[in-house]
Parts: sequence; structure tokens; C-alpha cells
Amino acid sequence: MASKQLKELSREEVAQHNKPDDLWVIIDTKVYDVTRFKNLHPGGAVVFFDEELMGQDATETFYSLHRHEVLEKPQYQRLVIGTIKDEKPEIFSRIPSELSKIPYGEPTWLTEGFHSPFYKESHKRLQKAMRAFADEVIYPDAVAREEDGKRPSLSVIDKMAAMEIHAMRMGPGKHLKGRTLMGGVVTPEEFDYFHELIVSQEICRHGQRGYADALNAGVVIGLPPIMNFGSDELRSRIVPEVLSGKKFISLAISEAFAGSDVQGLMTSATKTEDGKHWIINGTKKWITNGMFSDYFTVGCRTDNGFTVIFVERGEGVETKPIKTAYSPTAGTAYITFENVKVPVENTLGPEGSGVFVMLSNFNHERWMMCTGALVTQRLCVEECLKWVTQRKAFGKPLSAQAVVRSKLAGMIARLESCQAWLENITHQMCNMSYKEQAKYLAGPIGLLKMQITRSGQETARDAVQVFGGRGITKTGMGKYIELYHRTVPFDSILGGAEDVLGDLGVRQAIRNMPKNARL
Ligand code: HEM
Repeated sequence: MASKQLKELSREEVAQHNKPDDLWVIIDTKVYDVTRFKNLHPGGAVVFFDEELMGQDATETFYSLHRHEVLEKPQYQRLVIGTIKDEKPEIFSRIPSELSKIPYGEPTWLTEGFHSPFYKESHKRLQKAMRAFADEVIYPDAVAREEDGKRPSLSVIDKMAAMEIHAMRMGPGKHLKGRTLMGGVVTPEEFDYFHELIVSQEICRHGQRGYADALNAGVVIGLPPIMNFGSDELRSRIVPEVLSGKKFISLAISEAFAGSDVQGLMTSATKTEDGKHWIINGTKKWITNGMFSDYFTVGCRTDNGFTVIFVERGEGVETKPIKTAYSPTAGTAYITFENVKVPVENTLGPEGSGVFVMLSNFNHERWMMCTGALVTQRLCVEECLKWVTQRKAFGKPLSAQAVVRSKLAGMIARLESCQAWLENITHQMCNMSYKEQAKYLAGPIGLLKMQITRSGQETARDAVQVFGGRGITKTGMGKYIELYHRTVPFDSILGGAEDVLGDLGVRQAIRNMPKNARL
């Protein structure tokens, strides 16, 4: 485009090109010669043969049928032959690195004129740097990999490692010591859960749900047991490899037999006669990133209960892909362990204490899932707000219909109340010790996750109604809505099903009821 000299044309000149064999249209002050393109047009040639379109301004018609990104594609940019004299393009879509100007497109702390008690200058710096990085490095890979189903490009993983993003996703702590975070915009000492929330939301903002999990979700849930319960040897070898993006790990607990019911797990680990090794036999199902993991944090039945053991990919370990509703990019695997021999030093925590090892990370894992689930919900609301203002029906924008506005009212209210609750809980995490978090926050985080995913599913359903057929179509105007609606159940299942998590919250509340309280 840059090398092409564009003519400056008047609207009268463009109007001369109003026949099927000489056909120009104006879209947002740019003039497109569609004479030859019309026969290749995915919407058909016939749609152009309208007197009100040929040689005329087609901006409004175009935007009621296409996403702006269509015009950004090089093959369509080539159709531009000129611009309208003394007029400037006004329409934009997503501007890389910038904040969204759509109301509710950003949380209030990033919205002009609003305030928040939680975010400081280092949070703002990190958000800015993360947005630029995610738009430039992650976003294009997310779209391409969600589509072709391949694992995330290693170049992306490497660039994330250079910025210490893998390390930041593990939350605040001593693993950050000495690292330069995001080029130095935040120090390891000041890094808190709000910084982590920002990292997590910015890398999921592309809305490609399978890719969001593909991008090392396995590390976030699979590495903590090693960091917290592994031997010095394991920790010093595995943690640097994984946080530098050279190796991949996943958490392997759930099974076809037992879902996440750890008491019912069938995978067994028995000791060799000399007591030096475990022999592991069994299967695991729905293991995120399992297809490309080098390491597995495996829940096993042992003589004295449930034990978590670190296993390296090798003899006897086999991974097979599971087809799920989202893209194979996430590497969701069915794993078989057949006489897999591992040293007893790979035991994570004391034997038989597997439930404690797992529980110790559940809060962080679920909180992290809340952050991602909410940012994609926000994208869904943003898409709806754009659609209802640009799409006309019965001569008026969809937003003129009270029923449509009522759906948006519900979406916005749900989204913002979940965000406020998430920030409240994040604030508690920043001010509680790990032990206090375990004591006070398991219930509230369970309830929050239930609320976010219920809200997300309701919003996805309403969004499909607002988008109509486009909400169930994989390409075109409603493609994010289709993807969101198809994949929002992942949020409601991973890390604990909605009802289970809600129940956890209520049970904790009942336990804490004062014995002498009466109506
Ligand atoms: C430079 C101008 C245009 C380009 C590059 C273009 C390109 C495309 C593309 C790529 C699609 C496939 C769907 C998508 O990805 O969104 C499409 C569909 C379509 N286009 Fe165009 N188009 C242009 C102008 C127009 C105009 C002026 C009309 C006016 C009636 C039109 C009507 C349609 C229709 C009806 C569809 C099918 C939409 C659907 O399935 O929902 N196009 N166009």
C-alpha cells in the first residue's frame, strides 16, 4: 500500500463508475475498484448491482455485513485506488497497544475519568507494556493457532520468557527474585496479585479460548507443587527450565474413572522392592497441554492414600489428543502410564499427603481462571455494544430496541459486579499470608468462580440472541460470539464445576457460623 500512489477523487468522479464492468464504491472515504473483485466476492457479485451502491458511498452497508478487519487484509487493501478529496477516514476497530474506547471495554481503572484504590503507577506501567506485547506478539499467534490447532509458536514462548511472563504468572514470591520483569516496569519486590491479574488478563484478551489454555496453563497449575513441595534437586532443575520456556509441564490429576474426585483415582504408584523407585500404572484424561508436555505432575493412589509424583515423559508414557469443543492448540491429552519407573525422590510432599499438595494451589488456580474468564466476557460485551450500534434492523440500529438494551443491561451489570468482586478478593490476597488465604478465601474464590462462569454463560446466550445467525457462525461479524458461546463451558468446568464451587463457598460459610447465632 505504501508504495501505491492513491488518487484524490471527488464523489462526483466516483459516481461515474457505476456499471457492472466499471464498478467503484466508497467505504469510509476510500475508493475501492471492485470491477474484477466482484466475481470473487464471498458475498457474491450480485450484491453490488444496486443503483444505490454502484459508484456510491457503501460505508453503512459494508459495516452492517463485515468486520473492519476485512478491509485490513492485504488482498483487499489492493482494491483501494484512491481517497475522497478533503475527507479523512473515521472508522477504526481495534487499535493495537491502545485502550478500548468502547464503554465497558476496559475495567473502570482503565477508563477515562474513573478511579480505583487498588492500582498504582507500577500497575499502569505493566498494563501498558503487557498490552503492547500481547497485541504485537501474542494476538497474531493466538488467531493463527486457534485456527490451525498447532501448539503455540516457540518464538512466542521464548519472547514471553525474555520478559519473564512465565515467571510472573506464578504470582508474587521468591521465584521472581533477581528477574527483570517486563523490561523492568515493575520490580520483583513490588510485584503483587494485581500485577499478576494484569498479566493474566492481557494475555487472554485475544478471546481465543483454546489458545488461552495452550499458552502454558499447564505450567500455572502443574509447576506449583514442584516449587512448593519438590526436593532441592528437582526445584533447581525443573523450575528454571520451565520458567525459561524450554520445557513444558502439565498437571495430571483427573481420570475417566474419577473426574477430579481424588479419592476415586485409579492410577497407582507402587514401590519397587528396594524402595528406590515408584512404578506408575494408569490413565489420565483432559490433561491441558499434555500433548506437548515434557513433565507431568501426577496424582497417584499409593499404599497410604493419595500422593503426587513428578514424572518425566519417557518409556511407558503415552499421550493421545482428545477432541474438545475448543482448538487442539491447547494440547488436551489422554495419558497412559504403563510401568513407568521414577525415583522416589520425585515424590512431591510427604507420601499420602497428595490432597494437601493439591489443595494448596487450588485457590490460586481458580482465581487465575476467574481473571481469564472475566476478560473474555468483557470482550463479548464489547462486541455486542459495537454490533447493536452499527447493525440496523427495521430502519434503526438494534440499540433502538428496548429488548436489546435490556439484554445489554444484564450483561454489563453482571460483568462489572464480577470485576468488583474479583478486585476485592485480589486485594485480600495481597494482604493475607498464604496460610490466611487458604483459611479465608477458598469459599469466596469458589463462589466468585461460580458467579463469573454463570454470568459468562448467560451473557454468551444473550449475545447469540443479539447477533442472531451470526452468533452461531464461525467466520464474519459474530465470530467472537460463536467462539465465546462454544467455549465458555470450559471456564465453568476447569478447576471445579460451578455447583461444586458454589457449595464449597456455602459449606465454608456454614462452618464459620457462630454457634449461638439466632434469628
Ligand atoms: C471492498 C469491498 C468489499 C470487500 C473486500 C468484501 C469482502 C467480503 C468478505 C471477505 C466476505 C466474507 C465474510 C466476512 O469475512 O466477513 C464478504 C461477505 C459479504 N459481503 Fe462483502 N465485501 C466488500 C463489499 C461489499 C459490499 C459493498 C456489499 C454490499 C451489499 C457486500 C456484501 C456482502 C455480503 C452480503 C456478504 C455475505 C455476508 C454474510 O455471510 O454474513 N460486500 N464480503
